Amino acid sequence: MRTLREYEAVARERLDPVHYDYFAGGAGDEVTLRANEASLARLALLPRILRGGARRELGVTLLGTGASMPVLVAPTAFHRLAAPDGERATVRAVAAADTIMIVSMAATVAVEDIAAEAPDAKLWFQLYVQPDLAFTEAIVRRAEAAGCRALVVTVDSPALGRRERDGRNGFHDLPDGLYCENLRIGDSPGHVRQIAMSPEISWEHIAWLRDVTELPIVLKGVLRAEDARLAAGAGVAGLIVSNHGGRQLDTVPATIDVLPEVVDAAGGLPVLMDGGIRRGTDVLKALALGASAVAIGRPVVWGLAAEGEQGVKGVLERIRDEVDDALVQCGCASVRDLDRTYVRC
Ligand SMILES: Cc1cc2nc3c(=O)[nH]c(=O)nc-3n(C[C@H](O)[C@H](O)[C@H](O)COP(=O)(O)O)c2cc1C
Ligand SMILES: CCCCCCC(=O)C(=O)O
Repeated sequence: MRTLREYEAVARERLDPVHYDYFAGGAGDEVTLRANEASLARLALLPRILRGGARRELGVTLLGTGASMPVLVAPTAFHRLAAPDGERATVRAVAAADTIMIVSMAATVAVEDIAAEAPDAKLWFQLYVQPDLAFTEAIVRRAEAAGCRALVVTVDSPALGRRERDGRNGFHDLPDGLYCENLRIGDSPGHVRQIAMSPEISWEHIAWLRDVTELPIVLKGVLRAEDARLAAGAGVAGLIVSNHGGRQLDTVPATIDVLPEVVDAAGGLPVLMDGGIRRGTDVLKALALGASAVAIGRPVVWGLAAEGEQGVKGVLERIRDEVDDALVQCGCASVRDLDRTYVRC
């Protein structure tokens, strides 16, 4: 397979159609799901010429964590629906690629087991703050003890998005034998339906979290400048411009379209972006518009479903290669050379 899209085609053949729909689908009419890719494709890159330089530097450092390329693995739930060893296969591939895996709170392998599978892996942990703060704190402690280096708090989910494919398919829970292992308490297994996506979560919870943990806090799901300003004032360490891959509120803008205004309002905080990144050229566009790095969600799942660990490695190496190629074609020696002049809207 030569492109990230080719992995999706193979994954689709291998997955149970109900699970394919869960991974691929968006909310409502899937307007935002389509817009993420379409808006990236509409932007043009403007290369420089005659710049010299034989090698490119792709590495970035984010909140003190180095990554060999500006492409992270976004948190996605339920990897064991895609491959028997699920997140264990993913983390082995991510460690080999030397990038950062943001472990989903809804992972089907426990964060401790993910960390043990690849002791060199660089892990951040994604959290849905739960109204039960003692339960939330217990999950944070597990992530800390497993060696996660940042807490990515998803803030775009006051309620679950209207996933109509899942409704039609009757997909509301994991099959027998699969659990949300980060929700396990003692001997009681963790169930998806335990995850509260609560409209009660507020800035006060972010302040509470800052008291509870020393880990840097990254807010995932920021789409507006005023929220970026509030986040900077609330002492968070970074932001992810994200619309949850079009799975939450349908018809919100494509992430690339709001990235510049969020970057401008973020007061120098690192701003990452996800949503629709499928090509190295997409990565360059996001970096040029001010992202410190991007994250990919579905392509990792497609790699996992297509070829397990090798598939995730394939996805990560292909996008690395495309980023390198796009940089050389743009006349850049480093991802740091990119700025807004490289993109024509
Ligand atoms: C199948 C699937 C599961 C996801 N699970 C989570 C999750 O557990 N937590 C979270 O914050 N975001 C989750 N997301 C959103 C991703 O982190 C990310 O924002 C999105 O996938 C990026 O878009 P892309 O898939 O086009 O790359 C999920 C997305 C998908 C497709
Ligand atoms: C079926 C509910 C799963 C919620 C957690 C995973 C997630 O965020 C997603 O987008 O799916």
